[in-house]
Amino acid sequence: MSLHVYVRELRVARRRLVHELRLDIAPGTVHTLMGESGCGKSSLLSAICGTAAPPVRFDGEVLLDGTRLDALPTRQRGIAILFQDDLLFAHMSVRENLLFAVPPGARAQREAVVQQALRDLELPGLAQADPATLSGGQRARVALVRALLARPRAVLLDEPFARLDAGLRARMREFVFGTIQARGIPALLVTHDAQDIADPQRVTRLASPQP
Ligand SMILES: Nc1ncnc2c1ncn2[C@@H]1O[C@H](COP(=O)(O)OP(=O)(O)OP(=O)(O)O)[C@@H](O)[C@H]1O
Repeated sequence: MSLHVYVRELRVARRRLVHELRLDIAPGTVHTLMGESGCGKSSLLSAICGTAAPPVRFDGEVLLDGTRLDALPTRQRGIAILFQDDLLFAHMSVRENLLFAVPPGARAQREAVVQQALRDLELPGLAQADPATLSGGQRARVALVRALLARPRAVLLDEPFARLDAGLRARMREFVFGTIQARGIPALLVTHDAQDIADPQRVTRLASPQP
């Protein structure tokens, strides 16, 4: 899958945030989106996955492997979006949260995918834990892996590593980038941390917001 985004204009109410921008993200690569706070990074991700609502207004095109998606509702786009403060289902254990995201199939196979994910998360013994008892960093890890388990066709990541300490951050980065590459899906990553840049050739900086 390759993701192509053309932004003719992205506005919030009367304010123009992004104008004449093109992003071409090849299969299995991570493109980094940077820029000052308030320049429109999160709004652009919402527009790409279809969750943007007034006063945010997107005029442009979103294509996956050449197919226009921008007129489709969010669910039909197959694009996963992960926000920094993504919530887990409070009434489900960590294991159930993960299982919920695994596409339909044989139960034993789905369980095996979840068990592997728990190992990848470095959260041994927390399968039955209530999300409310996890630390912010642990919750961020579960949400990150849950987004990938849903087998999306493209992934949008909004500061996914921000809550993690330096060592874990490096390992999660490696895991996420490795998964994206192995699955051949395009990813767009918003970050304020230059260390998160997967490839210096694939970075877009949005213009600073107008006062
Ligand atoms: N639903 C909304 N209603 C009103 N204003 C909004 C809405 N969504 C975004 N904005 C405004 O649009 C501008 C861009 O917001 P956005 O969250 O996209 O910026 P950002 O670049 O992701 O910032 P940050 O790095 O701080 O997360 C901000 O001024 C924000 O206040």
